[in-house]
Amino acid sequence: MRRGGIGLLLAFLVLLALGQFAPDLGMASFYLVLLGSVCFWIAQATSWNLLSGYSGYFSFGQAAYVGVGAYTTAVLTGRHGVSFFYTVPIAAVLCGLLSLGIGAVAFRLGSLRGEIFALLTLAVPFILAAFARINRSIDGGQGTTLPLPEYPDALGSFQQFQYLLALVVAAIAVGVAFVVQHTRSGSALAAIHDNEDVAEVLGVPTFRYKMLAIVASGVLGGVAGSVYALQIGFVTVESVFGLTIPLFVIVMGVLGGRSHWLGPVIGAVLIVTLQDRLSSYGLDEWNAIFLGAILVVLVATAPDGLYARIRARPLTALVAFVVVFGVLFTLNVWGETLDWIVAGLLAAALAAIVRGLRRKPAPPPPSAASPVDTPAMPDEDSGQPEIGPVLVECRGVAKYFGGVHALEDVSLDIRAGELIGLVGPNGSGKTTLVNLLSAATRPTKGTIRIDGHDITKLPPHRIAHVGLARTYQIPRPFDSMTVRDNVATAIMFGRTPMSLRQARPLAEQHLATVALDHLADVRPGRLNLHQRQLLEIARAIASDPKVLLLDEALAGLNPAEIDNAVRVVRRIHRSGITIVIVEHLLRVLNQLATRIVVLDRGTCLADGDPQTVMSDPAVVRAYLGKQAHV
Ligand SMILES: Nc1ncnc2c1ncn2[C@@H]1O[C@H](COP(=O)(O)OP(=O)(O)OP(=O)(O)O)[C@@H](O)[C@H]1O
Repeated sequence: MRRGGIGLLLAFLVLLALGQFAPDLGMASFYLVLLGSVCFWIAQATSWNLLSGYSGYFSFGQAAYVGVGAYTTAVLTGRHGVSFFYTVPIAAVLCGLLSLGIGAVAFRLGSLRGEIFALLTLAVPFILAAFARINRSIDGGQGTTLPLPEYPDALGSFQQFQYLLALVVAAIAVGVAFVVQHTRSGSALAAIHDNEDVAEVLGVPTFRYKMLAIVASGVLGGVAGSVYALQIGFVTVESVFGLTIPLFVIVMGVLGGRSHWLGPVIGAVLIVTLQDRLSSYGLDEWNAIFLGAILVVLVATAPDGLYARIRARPLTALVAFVVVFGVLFTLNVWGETLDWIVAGLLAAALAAIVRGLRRKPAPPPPSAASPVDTPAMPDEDSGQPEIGPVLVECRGVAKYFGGVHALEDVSLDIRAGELIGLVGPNGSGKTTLVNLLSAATRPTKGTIRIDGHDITKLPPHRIAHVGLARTYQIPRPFDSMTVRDNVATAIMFGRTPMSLRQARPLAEQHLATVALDHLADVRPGRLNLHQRQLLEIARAIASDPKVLLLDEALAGLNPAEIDNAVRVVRRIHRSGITIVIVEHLLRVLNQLATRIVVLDRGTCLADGDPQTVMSDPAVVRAYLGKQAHV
């Protein structure tokens, strides 16, 4: 983080000096205008990326912030004589409130996701544009002109002043994106991006982080819009509320890469300079065609964006830039300096992508059918934990899905130190009970208490903090993170909050518990089923739970893998964690469980020690006789 921060600061200082000394360097004012435009788009693309790139909530509403910011400044300065410098914070507050409203509706009322969220955000600038057009005190269809603002002489010419403003706003936006990415917020947003429900269950307060991202995005977009009004001098509804703004920021984000703060910067620099060059050759009409073609090629060849490719082979990209720029500069038979720079940038991008396509294929993922690749785990010597007081208390719990009574009047106590096998035929309600305990769904009737807390109205992330963790029948890792960061994220948002830097070494310890530490640096996509299930378990215990719910964690494993998983579960239990395991394999439950609870058609059929339950005639009739796999 420190190196990136210093680089960012240096780049800002160099660009600042460039603006201040532009006349002394003989730099044409045209270059300052172009740089100012690059800065505006960097700020907008970064603002968009804070929400849409980091959290995956794809927004088409960036124009709402640009429009509100631009009109705030245009109307207040042009019609009411307010100083430009006062209008910028007002624009920030208005856009902050607007984004707060959008977030409250989308995230609180409906928890709208995917295309519905995109449509909602698309509608907002349409409404605001219509409002501005019909309202004479804002625009009335005439457009609004800005007077030249007064500013200190030390800031140089008007072009220098504009450039300085745009640079500062871009630097603030990039600085915010940098800080967000390198703190807990970045990990939370990445987890939301990969799997929001799992993030919430692991203790991430997803609503809070989404609101943070949308408000940061709105405020930055509005401030940049306010400065943009000054750049264009005459604000019209089409220029600020039009579809060009969202389309451009999306293309810039996708082109550069959405998961890193530098992605939108790269995208904005490439697209704005390329556009400028096309315009200078009278090819304005070709702009959209070129941009569209570039986007199609990039989405097909480098969907993770240019930044990831350049980062993987920075030397290749640098050599391509230097060679192409150097040859054009030396020969000087075509174009001017800016053409050569843009040609060099395109060559660098191309080289990074082409080399990326030709790179050696990653070694095949370890096969699920292969013998256990995970080192076998030693059995723990320590004995069974003591049975303690009641930790989980279900009273008269029922869950109905329309006419389906998945659970009916289930009352159950789970004591500290127990390892309970939850069994029952298919459809008997086992997963529903696990979902109720982890607040993935709410009971229709009854109460559930964990460690004395009534959890029936608590959000899932609070339940993680109360001390309950779960795994999923089909593993649901965070695919964009390494195995280590999957576990580290659970630690960061678990019962003892901490930073990513503090959490990473602890994550290694949890991975060692399930013998997965040798795969800490790989992405979950390269793990086989057994390893993915072990990762689920490591991530669940990382949140430091008192109670762990394992939902068919052994499903689909071969006998050697099952034996390994049994050792893992036993080791976790002996470390003092209370476990409820949903499992069809009675041989496994015989080895592990201290108590067995049998569900049948949503009700509790039997509950007791394994021998007594297994020999209960009702259980044999309802379950063992039909479906047990021993
Ligand atoms: N979201 C839902 N909507 C409608 N019905 C549901 C829903 N979830 C579960 N059910 C129904 O509730 C009943 C219990 O399902 P549940 O998945 O809890 O059973 P299970 O014991 O875990 O089964 P399995 O062993 O097959 O996983 C089933 O009849 C199922 O069809």
